[in-house]
Amino acid sequence: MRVLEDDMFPSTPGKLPVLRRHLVQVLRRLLGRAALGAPDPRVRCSLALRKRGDGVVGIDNFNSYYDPSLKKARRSLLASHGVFVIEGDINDGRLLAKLFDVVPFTHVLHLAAQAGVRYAMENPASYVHSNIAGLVTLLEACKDADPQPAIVWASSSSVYGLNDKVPFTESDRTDQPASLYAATKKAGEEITHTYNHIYGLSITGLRFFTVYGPWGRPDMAYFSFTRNILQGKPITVYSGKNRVDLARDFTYIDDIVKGCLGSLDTAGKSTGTGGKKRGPAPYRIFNLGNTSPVTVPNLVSILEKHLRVKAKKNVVEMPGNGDVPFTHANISLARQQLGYKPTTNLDVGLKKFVKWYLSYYGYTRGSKNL
Ligand SMILES: NC(=O)c1ccc[n+]([C@@H]2O[C@H](COP(=O)([O-])OP(=O)(O)OC[C@H]3O[C@@H](n4cnc5c(N)ncnc54)[C@H](O)[C@@H]3O)[C@@H](O)[C@H]2O)c1
Ligand SMILES: O=C(O)[C@H]1O[C@H](OP(=O)(O)OP(=O)(O)OC[C@H]2O[C@@H](n3ccc(=O)[nH]c3=O)[C@H](O)[C@@H]2O)[C@H](O)[C@@H](O)[C@H]1O
Repeated sequence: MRVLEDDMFPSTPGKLPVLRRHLVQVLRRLLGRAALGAPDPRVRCSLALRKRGDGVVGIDNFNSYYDPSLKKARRSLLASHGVFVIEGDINDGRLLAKLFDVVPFTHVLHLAAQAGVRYAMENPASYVHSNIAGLVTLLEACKDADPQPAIVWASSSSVYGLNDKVPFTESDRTDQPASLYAATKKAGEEITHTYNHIYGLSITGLRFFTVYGPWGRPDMAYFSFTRNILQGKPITVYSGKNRVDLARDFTYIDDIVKGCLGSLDTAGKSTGTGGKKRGPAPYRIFNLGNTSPVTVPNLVSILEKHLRVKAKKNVVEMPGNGDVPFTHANISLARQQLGYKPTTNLDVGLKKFVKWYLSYYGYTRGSKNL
């Protein structure tokens, strides 16, 4: 959806075209309180914010890291609930500046990124483009905006890297990343700290732990395993050294959404104007996990149960591709300060995912395709 074209936004106020005035009116009407983000934490956060009356505008470049038709379907869903998603890149500083010029965003929920741990070995530049350069461009736009928005953004559990002290606590060391993805998220934490320190931007970084659920990411294990199991294809299950099972603190999307909304609601204001800091602003980092790790073979068993199909498994030793053996979040800080309390276990969450998957991809139980 190309809602915002360059020529709609001339910098000379005297030349303000009717289209721009119209857009301002529409956006202002929609946006009592606005959050700029990309759509799956994205879709669910946007819908939850709309439901309670907040205005939301999204931006996404709809890149082809995975099937863009899924991204476009999410956009249609959002549009039907009054959420605009602009097609654009967060590296486009002019677009961002014009957007901030039109809309007095109070909050930015920044979820756009090159995600995926293992793909970083195939396409390292995409991580630098979105997670470093794109982040800086976005922060520049936020710093120059009037009013300056408060920023809540997605870091990652991967910043704990080779840390083996469990559960992972925010104060643990994060200087041993195991993948370039993790390194870019860690860099994001340092970069956002700088913008907080120099320009007074209110910053909240959320370390998500392996998020799953309906409308999720096709490259992730729970999603690609489901696809392969249904198509009768084998799945590759990584194991640690000496065949020790890998484990993840899988976290259901609705719990993550509650953590994001809790962060937006408690973010505190940015304090800068005109690119200058006028006082101290909050800088916070929280784990958003489930606090109950499950092994990958267990994940597969739960999927088999809900799909009612047996998986063909190849177990291979973790090939040194950026994976870490386990993750486990300590969520005490988020519980205290955000009221964050995850309530969905992997069994219940995967049941909901499977229901969505079968419906979205047109499977019917009892028919030839299942
Ligand atoms: N899903 C997880 O398990 C998980 C865990 C930890 C952190 N995160 C983080 O949460 C956020 C959301 O993750 P997700 O799983 O929904 O991933 P996702 O890939 O589905 O969403 C990211 C979106 O950002 C868009 N995007 C990428 N680069 C962009 C750019 N330069 N400009 C504009 N749009 C761009 C993509 O098109 C995509 O739609 C990401 O920041 C990710 O790193 C996710
Ligand atoms: O919390 C995060 O910070 C990260 O979460 C997610 O990474 P991961 O925890 O690696 O999720 P995911 O790929 O689903 O693999 C899950 C498990 O299945 C194993 N796995 C994976 C693929 C496969 O073919 N076989 C396999 O055994 C694999 O070894 C692992 O043990 C996000 O993708 C990432 O963007 C990042 O943000």
